[in-house]
Amino acid sequence: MKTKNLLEVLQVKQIIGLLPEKIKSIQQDSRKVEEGSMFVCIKGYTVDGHNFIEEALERGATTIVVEDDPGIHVKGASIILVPNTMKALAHLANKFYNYPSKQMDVIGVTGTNGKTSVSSLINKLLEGVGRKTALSGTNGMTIAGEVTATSNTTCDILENQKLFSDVAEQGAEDVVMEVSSHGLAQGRVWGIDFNIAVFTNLTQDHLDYHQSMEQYGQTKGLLFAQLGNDTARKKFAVLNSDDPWSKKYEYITPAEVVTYGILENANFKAKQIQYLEDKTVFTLETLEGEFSVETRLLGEFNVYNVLAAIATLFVKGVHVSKAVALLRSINPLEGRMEQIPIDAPLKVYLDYAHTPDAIRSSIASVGHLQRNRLIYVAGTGGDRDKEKRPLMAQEASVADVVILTINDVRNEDPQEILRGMEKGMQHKNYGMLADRKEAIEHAVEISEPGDILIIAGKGNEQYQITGTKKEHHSDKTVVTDYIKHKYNIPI
Ligand SMILES: CC(=O)N[C@H]1[C@@H](OP(=O)(O)OP(=O)(O)OC[C@H]2O[C@@H](n3ccc(=O)[nH]c3=O)[C@H](O)[C@@H]2O)O[C@H](CO)[C@@H](O)[C@@H]1O[C@H](C)C(=O)N[C@@H](C)C(=O)N[C@H](CCC(=O)O)C(=O)O
Ligand SMILES: Nc1ncnc2c1ncn2[C@@H]1O[C@H](COP(=O)(O)OP(=O)(O)OP(=O)(O)O)[C@@H](O)[C@H]1O
Repeated sequence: MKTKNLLEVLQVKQIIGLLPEKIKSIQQDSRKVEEGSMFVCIKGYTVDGHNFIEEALERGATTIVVEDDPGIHVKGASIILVPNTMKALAHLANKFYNYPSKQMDVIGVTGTNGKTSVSSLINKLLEGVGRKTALSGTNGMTIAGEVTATSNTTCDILENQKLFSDVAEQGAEDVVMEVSSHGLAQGRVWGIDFNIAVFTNLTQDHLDYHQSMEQYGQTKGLLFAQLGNDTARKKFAVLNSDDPWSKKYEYITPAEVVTYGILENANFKAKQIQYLEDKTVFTLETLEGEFSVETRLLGEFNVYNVLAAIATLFVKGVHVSKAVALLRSINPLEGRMEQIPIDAPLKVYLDYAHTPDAIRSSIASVGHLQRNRLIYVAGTGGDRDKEKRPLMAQEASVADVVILTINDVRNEDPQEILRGMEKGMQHKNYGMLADRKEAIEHAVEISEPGDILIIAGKGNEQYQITGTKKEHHSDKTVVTDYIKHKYNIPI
């Protein structure tokens, strides 16, 4: 792209040196810089991108965008001084990739729990009505079954614009996107023109990063404020009326609000809910009348997720009856209270619960099932929110037997992590095993016919992080293999 055109979007304080005629690519990571790149220096949590200017120049950068004057003059390259490089990057990336979010409908889903579940549901329903969609989140960017792995649940500004541009080129009409609180706090979604913002819930998590629930809640609110004042496109906030934070988000968003819930008044309200062995059935009260809903997704938390998805489809112009009909054929999501299909005398579920509220939800979702004992494997991650650890164990204590373990130890002392959780245990019927494989095998070993076993923390993730090393691990494989061994099931 011509440098002159690209720079039209920037508020430039000073340009030092001669500008190149064209910019071949924009990079915020010096290690990705190539000949003709523009390198934008971002001040991060770990390091300051300004420290890598020389490396970027050596690799062929012809333009360096800075907010601190590095005091160097380099022949053949120019330095562009701006007030804030992160904001500059949002403008530059948008312009460079031709404003891809304006070419599609963008639906952002935020909340402590349920982002992956709700965005996947919305995506499947949209596909069901014939829309070409892309799904961005914890599982990468997916379009037409093709997955591009991403570095974060919510990618950085540059990666987002590049991926959006790729899927727009492939004909995507909608992008459904998980928006994490880290992503919002770090401005990773600056420059994305959202049409719909969906809120699931706000409960304790990530306080290592956000410091307080107040700050965490305010950060989530940025998505609703970011719906902006552009009235040329229809904008909606889809809010959970049973979560008190929704009132605040309703106040701060300029968009139209549609609500869903079970307890409070809502535009989409579930009543007469029946939790059955293999399905959930309820009556849905809506702006378009009453509907009978049947879904294979189990538990109350999934009723909320289904309501959020149907309300989103409604504001996209899809008749409720159509969404309700499509919902019948949607299977439970991998690793989200996913039942392991195995011919064993007990029920086994994999779940991704790694917050106190998600643990509560996962246990509640099997509350209606006949059982002997409930055995719960609860895990938490190292180098992450320590305050939630005892609260997780407290919620897990509702189970008859609890095995405390670790999801990804990262750089922490494993025993310290376990002791953190142990403080919250409410009864003595528990064990602690730092090795996740051993913990799962132990849970199976002590199981008896008629028990329910929930293995929570990693869902369908296929790895474990020790230090900075990512190694293959699958809860599903570990539990399936050991059940076959224990219950003599032929392979
Ligand atoms: C704490 C945190 O969120 N960190 C994020 C942050 O990293 P950072 O600020 O430390 O970046 P940095 O390493 O200091 O680098 C600063 C700048 O220098 C550049 N650099 C760096 C090194 C070098 O050699 N050359 C170079 O140019 C970097 O490219 C960057 O532009 O910015 C990076 C780019 O956007 C993120 O990838 C990174 O996420 C880390 C990996 C992470 O683990 N984040 C988690 C907590 C997170 O964000 N999780 C949420 C999901 C949470 C949920 O489940 O709800 C997510 O959205 O993924
Ligand atoms: N609406 C909900 N309310 C409470 N708990 C939920 C809800 N939806 C899902 N959960 C629980 O949270 C777990 C994680 O669900 P999901 O992956 O959809 O959330 P997420 O917000 O994407 O999580 P993360 O940000 O950590 O990737 C599920 O396995 C389930 O135990």
